[in-house]
Amino acid sequence: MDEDSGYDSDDALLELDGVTKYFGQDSGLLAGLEFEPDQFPPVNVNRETVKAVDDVSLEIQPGETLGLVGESGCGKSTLGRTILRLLEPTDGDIYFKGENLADLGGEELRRMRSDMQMIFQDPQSSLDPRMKVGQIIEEPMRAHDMLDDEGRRARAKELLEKVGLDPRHYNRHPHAFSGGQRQRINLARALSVDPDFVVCDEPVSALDVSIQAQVLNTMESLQEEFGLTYLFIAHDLSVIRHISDRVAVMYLGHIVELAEKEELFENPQHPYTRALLDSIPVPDPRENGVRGVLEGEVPSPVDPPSGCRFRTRCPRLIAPDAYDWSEEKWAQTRAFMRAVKRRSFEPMPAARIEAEFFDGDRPGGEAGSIVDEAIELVASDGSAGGNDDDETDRWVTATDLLLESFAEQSICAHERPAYDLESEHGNGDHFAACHLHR
Ligand SMILES: Nc1ncnc2c1ncn2[C@@H]1O[C@H](COP(=O)(O)OP(=O)(O)OP(=O)(O)O)[C@@H](O)[C@H]1O
Repeated sequence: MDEDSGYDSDDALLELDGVTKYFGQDSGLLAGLEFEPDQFPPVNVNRETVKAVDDVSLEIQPGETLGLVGESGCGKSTLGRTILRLLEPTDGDIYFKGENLADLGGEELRRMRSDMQMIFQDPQSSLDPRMKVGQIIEEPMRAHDMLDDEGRRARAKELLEKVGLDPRHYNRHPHAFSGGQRQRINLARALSVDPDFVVCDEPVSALDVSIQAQVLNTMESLQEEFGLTYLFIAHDLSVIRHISDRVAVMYLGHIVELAEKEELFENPQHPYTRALLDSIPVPDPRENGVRGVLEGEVPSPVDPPSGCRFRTRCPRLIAPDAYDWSEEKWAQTRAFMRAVKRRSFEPMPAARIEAEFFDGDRPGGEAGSIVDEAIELVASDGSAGGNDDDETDRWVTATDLLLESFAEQSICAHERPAYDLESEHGNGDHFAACHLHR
């Protein structure tokens, strides 16, 4: 029991409830203004909103490491910073030791802030080159009025030793240290105010692989010694696998899967997680380094897809109910729809398209008529054929027809998925945001 707050350590240390962070693009005097000569007045106000983190709910238990993984730009850092209230959440609640951070003011918030620290990817830029290592480590203690000069110096030296550095280096400047050592200085600084919770934002990504494991091992022993709880942000799955107890997978501002580490790696249930795991390079000289890659671009967080945000890239998009499909015909149609959208094949006669994508056997019924129409539009001998200028229009028309008739009719486009599954490994909860589990 924490006497100050009444927090019971059997409860979650941190609880996020619908946490959302949008960025407005309208900062600056002329930002967001577009010149439109054909209208009066000839300017448009274009306030684009970047939906960086959207409705994230999860809990972090005391003493655990929750790994947070996802491609660049999916919102990991924004979530970390919002939790620490370095960024103001647009919506949602953040409870730390049972207290809603939004309700805290002044002194209480300051106290809570020392309990929550962050370390960043680039140890070079986050250490002031003019300061000595000792001063750097003492700075947060000074800001929080912790100890006197002598006490701070003693603690800084002790922490240098704890993070695996020589306390005699107290008077050196950061440039005298290697990348791995600088990250250790950062750790000592974060730990100086005796936090309970540390957001680690890609702390080893800038380090050589050989150094990464050493720093991760130090972080693990410090966690044990100081009873720390980590939110560990990384895009590298091998790092996540090394350090995490549970793993949350993020895509375009949403958490799409969350499970205990072994369950997530051995029994991934979201197609996005599977694609990420498949893209881990395999050390096999016969392979070209990458087994499977995620196809297509990540959509813009300004206008993310409805329903499941991964659906526009998902290899397992669910068939719309409106048509009578066999598994095989839907898989073929889905592949054809993707290929037309990406314009990934050269113009060819309709019969060859049918042979290549549908094994010479197009789907029947209403779906078949739509597929026929799309093939006619893009085939080199199609009835809609014309000059080259028309060609782009015809591919766009075919793409729109296929997407509107099929992709946009899928449950994946209409409902945001959220399912709790049975774990096959361990007995923790397994959350998967994928309608394949409906
Ligand atoms: N201050 C800001 N103003 C506007 N947009 C922002 C701001 N900070 C981040 N974004 C946008 O929010 C989205 C999420 O960014 P974020 O840095 O959180 O992702 P990330 O997963 O941490 O990526 P990375 O690993 O590359 O840092 C991106 O589209 C990014 O461009």
